[in-house]
Amino acid sequence: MVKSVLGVVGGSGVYDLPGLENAEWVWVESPWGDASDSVRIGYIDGLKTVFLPRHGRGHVHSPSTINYRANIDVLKRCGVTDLVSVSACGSLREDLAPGMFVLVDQFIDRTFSREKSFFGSGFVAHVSVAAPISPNLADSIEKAAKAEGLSYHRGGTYLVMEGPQFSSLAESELYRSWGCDVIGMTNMPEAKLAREAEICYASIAMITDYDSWHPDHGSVDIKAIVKVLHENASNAQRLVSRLAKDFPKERPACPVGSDTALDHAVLTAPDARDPELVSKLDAVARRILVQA
Ligand SMILES: CSC[C@H]1O[C@H](OP(=O)(O)O)[C@H](O)[C@@H]1O
Ligand SMILES: Nc1ncnc2[nH]cnc12
Repeated sequence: MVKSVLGVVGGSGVYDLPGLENAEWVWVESPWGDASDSVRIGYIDGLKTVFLPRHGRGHVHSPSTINYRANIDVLKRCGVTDLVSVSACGSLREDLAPGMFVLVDQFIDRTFSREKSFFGSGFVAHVSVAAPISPNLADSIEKAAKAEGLSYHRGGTYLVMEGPQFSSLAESELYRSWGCDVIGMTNMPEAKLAREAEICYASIAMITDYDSWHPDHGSVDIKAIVKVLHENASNAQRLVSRLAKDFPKERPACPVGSDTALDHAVLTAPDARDPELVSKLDAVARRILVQA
């Protein structure tokens, strides 16, 4: 069994997590640079919970300039075992209407201007992201959504675009033809890095708009998005609070191997490893480095 620590990355419109007891904002140093902000660490019904606003308080970091490696490293340093993302997303499907929550289970990563791995020359490692979402964590989110009476849909593919501009009509239609369900700018490389750091990951897509394909809605309008965000931020916070309240203090191993992703992933021989990179991996790869 794994002793659980819940992490929450709040996306656009979600800059705090009310209901955290004995909470404080704590700045955590990372060898990967500065995280988006301090983390807010507290307890919900006895469960240690760590909140990080993805864009920083005041929304200062854009999707392309967020230091995803530092964010995941800092959450790992805080002991997070299970990480939930809350993300504003556009809908690529008529039946996924603004206001709904979609528990995505797949991603297509179309980002091209971000650091996507903790590993590299001197410490080469390859993890699988065939199943990027931890199903048990998604089950817990679904239970919480039901308990709170929220409108949600289980499953879906999230197309991660670079941004910050929204898609052209042709791009939006292309993504629909690929069978994608929602579109956003932030869940990659976040989900890949969480897997490298052996943290279970699940994402709640909060639908804020129909992407530009929709004939009755025209171009994506940031004013309309912000309005839906304001109307739904409290629902998202309610969902996360319920999740934390009902989350097991100890949980079984992740069925898709998130907790042990590094077991056979590292190819670089111990004597060929770059000591500088190894020292930066002290949190992310701690489990396998202490075994060695
Ligand atoms: C507010 S519209 C665009 C912005 O919102 C989403 O970010 P997040 O996933 O952090 O909620 C989207 O990906 C864009 O970054
Ligand atoms: N339509 C959209 N495209 C990309 N990111 C989004 N975030 C919210 N709505 C979006």
